[in-house]
Amino acid sequence: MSKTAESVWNNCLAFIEDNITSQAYKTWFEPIKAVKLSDNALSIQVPSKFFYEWLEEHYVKILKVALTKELGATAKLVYIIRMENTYGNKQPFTEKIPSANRSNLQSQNVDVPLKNKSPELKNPFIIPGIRNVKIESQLNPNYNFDSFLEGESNRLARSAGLAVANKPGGTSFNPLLIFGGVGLGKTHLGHAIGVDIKDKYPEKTVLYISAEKFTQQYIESVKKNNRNDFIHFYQIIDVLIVDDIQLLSGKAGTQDVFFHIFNHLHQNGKQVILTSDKAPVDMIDIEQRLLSRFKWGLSAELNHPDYDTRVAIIKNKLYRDGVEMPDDIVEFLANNIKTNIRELEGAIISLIAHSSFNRKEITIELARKIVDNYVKHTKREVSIDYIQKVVSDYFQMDVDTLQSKTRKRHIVQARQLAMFFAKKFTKASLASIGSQIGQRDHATVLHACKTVDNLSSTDKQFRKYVEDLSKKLTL
Ligand SMILES: Nc1ncnc2c1ncn2[C@@H]1O[C@H](COP(=O)(O)OP(=O)(O)OP(=O)(O)O)[C@@H](O)[C@H]1O
Repeated sequence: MSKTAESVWNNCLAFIEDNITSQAYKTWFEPIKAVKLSDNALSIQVPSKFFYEWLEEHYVKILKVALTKELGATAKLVYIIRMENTYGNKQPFTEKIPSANRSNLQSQNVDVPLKNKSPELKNPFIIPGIRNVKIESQLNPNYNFDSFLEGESNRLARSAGLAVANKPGGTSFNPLLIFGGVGLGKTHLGHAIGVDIKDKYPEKTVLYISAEKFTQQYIESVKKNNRNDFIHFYQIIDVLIVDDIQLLSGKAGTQDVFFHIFNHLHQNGKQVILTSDKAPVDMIDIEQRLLSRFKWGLSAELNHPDYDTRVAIIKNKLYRDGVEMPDDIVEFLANNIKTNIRELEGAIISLIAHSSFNRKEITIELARKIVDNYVKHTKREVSIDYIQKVVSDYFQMDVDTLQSKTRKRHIVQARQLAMFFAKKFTKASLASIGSQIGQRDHATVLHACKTVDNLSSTDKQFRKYVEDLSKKLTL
C-alpha cells in the first residue's frame, strides 16, 4: 500500500504518543493535521506560529525520530501555519516553514598551538592539544540587535554594545559590564553583541558562557587535574561574554582563575563583556582586585523600560509571531506589567496560546485574567515605595517623616530599617535605595544595613521590629 500523508502522520503520532505525556500529546499533537506528502517531505498544518515555535523548541527531536522511522534519513518536515486573524474579516492565511529553519551560527575554527596534551574539555571547551578546534559560540541568533528594541531605559547599554561590536577590544569599553534587574535584557544584549561581532568579524572566536557553567567547568577541570587546559582554552577566545558574573560571588577559586583569564585577554586586546544583576559597587564576596577590573571599562545599566518602550516591545513580539491584537489590549498589557520584560513576553505568549487553543478572541477580560497571574508574581518583588509605606505605618509615622533629615533616634531607626529591607527585598543598588529613601548616598545605606544587622543581634526589641516587618513585607 502506498504511503499517504495521513498514514505517515498516524504512524508518527502512534510513536510520539508512546513517548510523551498524554497531556502534552493532546495539547501539541492532536490539533495538527497532515496535509501533503511529496518528495519525502511531509507537510503538517499547525494552528499558529507560536505553536510551530513551541514544537520546534520542544519536540523537534522526537518529530525527527518518528519521521525518519517512517520515511528514512532523507525525510523532511514542512510546517504550514494557519494564521488565525481574530480581528477584522480577513481570511486566514498560511505560511510554509521547513523544520529547523532557524539560522544557526556556524562553528568557528580556531588554531590552537600544540601545547597541552590532555584532551579533556569537551565542546565548547575543546581540547587544547588538537589543532584547529571548533568552538561553538553558544550564541542565540534570535537575540540580536534588531530584536533588541531601543528605549530610554537601555540607550546607553545598547549604544555601548554596538560600539563594542563595531570594534571588539578596540574601545575603552573593555570590559563592558551590563547590569540591571531581572528580565530586563542583559542576556539578550550580551548575545546581540556576540552575534553582531560574528557577522562583522567571522574570523573572531566568540564565546558566550554563563558564570554558572564557567564555574562548573572550572570545578570539573580541578577534579580532572587539567586546570591549565581550562585556562588555556579561555585565553584563546577573542570575545568572551560571561553572563551573570555576580554568581562568582563567594567562589574564591573560580574568581582566581577568572582573574587570570581576564588579565590575559585584556592585555592582549581581546574583548570581555560581562552581565550582572548588580552594579559592581553592590557585588558582595567578589575580590577587590576583580571588582576593580570590572570597573575598568564601562558599566552600563539597563533600567525598567518606559511605557513607549513596553508598547514597542509588545508590538514587535506580536509582529514576529504573526499575531494581531487591538491597541487597547496592547496598552493594557504595557500599563500593567512594568518591571520585567520576560513577564511581559510571558503574558503575551499566554494570551496568544489561550486564544489559539480555545479559538477565542483576545479580549480585555482574558488579558486581565492573565495579567493577574503575572502581577501576582511580580508582587513578590516589593517596591521601595511599598517598603517605606509598611515601615512608616508600623512606626505610626508618615513617609515624609521617615525620609526627613531629623536625627531623632526612632525616626533614624525606621529609616535604617526601610533601607535594610529595600536591600533585602529588591534588586535596587545601594545608590538607588539611598536616592529613593530621603536622598541619601550609598554609604549611608550600607551603614544602615550594618547597623540593622548589629542591632538585631544585640537588642531584643529591635529584633522584634525586624521580624514583624519581615512578616508584613513577605505576606
Ligand atoms: N529591549 C528589548 N527589546 C526586546 N526584547 C527584550 C528587550 N529587553 C529584553 N527583552 C526580552 O525580554 C526577555 C528577558 O530578557 P533577558 O533574558 O535578556 O533578561 P535578563 O536581564 O538576562 O534576565 P535575568 O536577570 O533573569 O538573567 C527576553 O526574551 C528578551 O528577548
